[in-house]
Amino acid sequence: MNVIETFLQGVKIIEPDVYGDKRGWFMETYSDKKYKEAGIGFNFVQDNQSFSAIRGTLRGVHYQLHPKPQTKLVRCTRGVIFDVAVDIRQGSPSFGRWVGIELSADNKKQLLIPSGFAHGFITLADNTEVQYKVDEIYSPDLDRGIIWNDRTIGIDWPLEVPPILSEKDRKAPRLADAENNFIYGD
Ligand SMILES: Cc1cn([C@H]2C[C@H](O)[C@@H](COP(=O)(O)OP(=O)(O)O[C@H]3O[C@@H](C)C(=O)[C@@H](O)[C@H]3O)O2)c(=O)[nH]c1=O
Repeated sequence: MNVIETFLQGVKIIEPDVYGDKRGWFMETYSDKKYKEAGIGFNFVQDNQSFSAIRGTLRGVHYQLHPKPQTKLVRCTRGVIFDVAVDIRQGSPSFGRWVGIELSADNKKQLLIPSGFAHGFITLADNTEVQYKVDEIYSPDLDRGIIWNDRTIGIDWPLEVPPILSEKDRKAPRLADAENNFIYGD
């Protein structure tokens, strides 16, 4: 497997080894041993899956507060997404900066998003499925979001028309107003 660092500390792109043969292909989508050897040492405790029917559905930009922050290992198993991580660690030299990468069923890439980063994606095809592992269980009381089009972050979403959003995401605050207990260096 190939692990590619991004300019955001700890945000990594993972390219698993894919073994093709006349039947099709095989890959390990996660291996505790191999990922830990590659420096991805998290104790994942929950697997999530979401399905979005319409291209242009945007979920995000989400995070879970301390004391239950989540590291996420994201992949797309049907269709294609533009997946984004935003540094929200207060005092970080890259606070408010973002990285985005296309994840698709075809390219089989994964994005590792550590705690202290908010996460969101937009679907670039109808009927898109996303699966991700998290290292802390869901805590609705600590679930938070930032508005997708916050100008201070300036995510360059590949959008043709306004995105399809949940009610919750439509009403999300800007980064400057969002509750945030992540401190750089913690
Ligand atoms: C995230 C989550 C939601 N739910 C429930 C709550 C709600 O009734 C329903 C839909 O939840 P949401 O609207 O928050 O789903 P969604 O907008 O897909 O939220 C997800 O977005 C991506 C970008 C992430 O990074 C995830 O961590 C998560 O925040 O599922 C769980 O039971 N467990 C979970 O872990």
